[in-house]
Parts: sequence; C-alpha cells; structure tokens
Amino acid sequence: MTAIEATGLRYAYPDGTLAVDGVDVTIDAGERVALLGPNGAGKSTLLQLLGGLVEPDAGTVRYFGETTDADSVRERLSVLTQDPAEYLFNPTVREDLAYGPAQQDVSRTEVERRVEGLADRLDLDGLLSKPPFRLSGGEQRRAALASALTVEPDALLLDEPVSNVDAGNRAAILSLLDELSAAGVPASEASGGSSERRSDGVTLVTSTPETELVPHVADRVILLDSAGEVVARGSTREILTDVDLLTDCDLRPPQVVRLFEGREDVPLTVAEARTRLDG
Ligand SMILES: Nc1ncnc2c1ncn2[C@@H]1O[C@H](COP(=O)(O)OP(=O)(O)OP(=O)(O)O)[C@@H](O)[C@H]1O
Repeated sequence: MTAIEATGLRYAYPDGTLAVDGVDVTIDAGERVALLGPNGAGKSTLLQLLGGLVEPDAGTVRYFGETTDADSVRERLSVLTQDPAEYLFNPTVREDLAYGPAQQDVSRTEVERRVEGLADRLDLDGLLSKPPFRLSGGEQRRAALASALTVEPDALLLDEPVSNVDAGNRAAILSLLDELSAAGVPASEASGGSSERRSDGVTLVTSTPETELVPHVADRVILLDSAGEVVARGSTREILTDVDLLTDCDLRPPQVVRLFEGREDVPLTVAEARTRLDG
C-alpha cells in the first residue's frame, strides 16, 4: 500500500520564493525515506506539503491510497516541524502529550499509558508537570516528538528530529524510531503496555541536511540540491557512497564513507565499520 503519493508539487512563498517546483514523491507504507539536501533546498517546505500542513500551489498529495484530504487522516499521520512550540501549547507537558489521543476515541487509561511510556523512553519523566515553555530547547524537541507519537500514527514525518538534541537523547530517539519502523510496535507497548501490534512498521519520512543521520532513519533517499531540484533518488547506500554527488549538492559525505572510499562494501556508520574491522 502507498502511504503518501505526491505528484507535481509546487509551492512559492508569498514573497515569491519558489521553494518546491514540480516534485513527485511516492512513499510506500512501512518505508523509511530521507529527504536529504543542503540548507534552503526546500526540505521543510516539502515535508509540510507532504504532511498537508501547507496547501500546494499545484499538484496533489494522496494519503493511504484513499484521500487527498490530510485532515481526514490526521489520526494516522503525524508531522513534526522544526518548531516545537506548534505542539506545546497546554499548561503542562503531560497535557501536551495527552492532547492528541484525548481528541480521539482513546480511553483515559490508555492515554495515560501512552504518555507514561513515551515520557519514559524520551527522558521526560521529570518534566511532565512543567509548563512546556520552561523546558530547554532540546527538551522541547523531545516533548514535541513525544506528542507526535502518543497518537500512534501510521506515518510519521519528521523535520530534523535530532537537531539540538544531546548524544544520549539522540540515541534514545533513534532507537525508538527504529523500533517503531521495524516492527510497528507502538511506543507504549515497547515500554511494557499491551496495545495491538501493527502488521507493518510505521512509515517514516525524515528531512535532514545531515548525511551521518541518514543510515539511522532511512533505507531510501530523495536528494535535493540547493536550487530545490530533486537531483537523485536511490537507496541510502547508493546515495551516501556517491561522494561527488553529495559534494555537488553542498553536503558532506559521512566521515566513515570518506575513510573507506574506494574499497568494497563501504560502511555507512561507525558501527558497520567496526564490524568490518573486527571481522
Ligand atoms: N516563510 C518564508 N517566506 C519566504 N521564503 C521562505 C520562507 N520559508 C522558507 N523560505 C525559502 O524557501 C526555500 C526553502 O526553504 P526550506 O526551509 O524549505 O529549506 P530547507 O531545505 O528545509 O532548509 P534548512 O535545511 O535550512 O532547514 C529557501 O530558499 C527559503 O529561504
């Protein structure tokens, strides 16, 4: 099944800046895709168009093969922009995390279970009773991510999910995303709950200018250049090992790729490199 199918997307900001021009994107259910490109390439704009937060000037986006009305699938689609304040508007972090599922037909006990489970996974336990505007920038990002996950979406669109997040929390976020996409296990179940298991993993679309992040969140890459054109599509391996292509797009290839450049089976991550060196 197709999770998101976009054709001919075009969007110009009111000042005339053409951010996305004629982009087609098809993302299958359960896929992990990265929108990779330098600053200003149009990744955030494209992500917001795909998530139905912004109306395109031209083109359409179809969700789950069913509808072009993003609002009718809001329960299945979570979009996390770069601005945590868009998700944190209640008096406390706990209420922010509970807000999404509370709008749906989810029991109070289940809402509470999801909130506690995600707070535990994302190191927010001690912050639940705080007003969100009193959190640090990195804490706000984690709280916003948690609030996007408490609805247990089928598709998750994330704009630079680990920017401004420290190493420990980055690892926690990546491991949570890995579980969600790999097995489709809702986060609350991962922390000991009992909700139903999805047959597919969560569809994950991540926008980032960071090549090092891509192997952790995507199996496929849509590469944009600084002019906002889609210049390549391919597997994470194909794109990340093409050093010239990345450099032409003003992106830095992963350090480990540079280190092993020209050899067979270039590792994409330090963990892969270590396995190779040990093996
Ligand atoms: N509100 C706005 N008004 C006018 N132009 C904008 C606005 N927001 C973004 N742009 C422009 O649209 C283009 C695409 O911006 P976008 O934020 O989508 O890029 P990006 O690839 O996400 O960049 P970054 O990696 O820096 O987040 C850029 O040229 C940017 O200057």
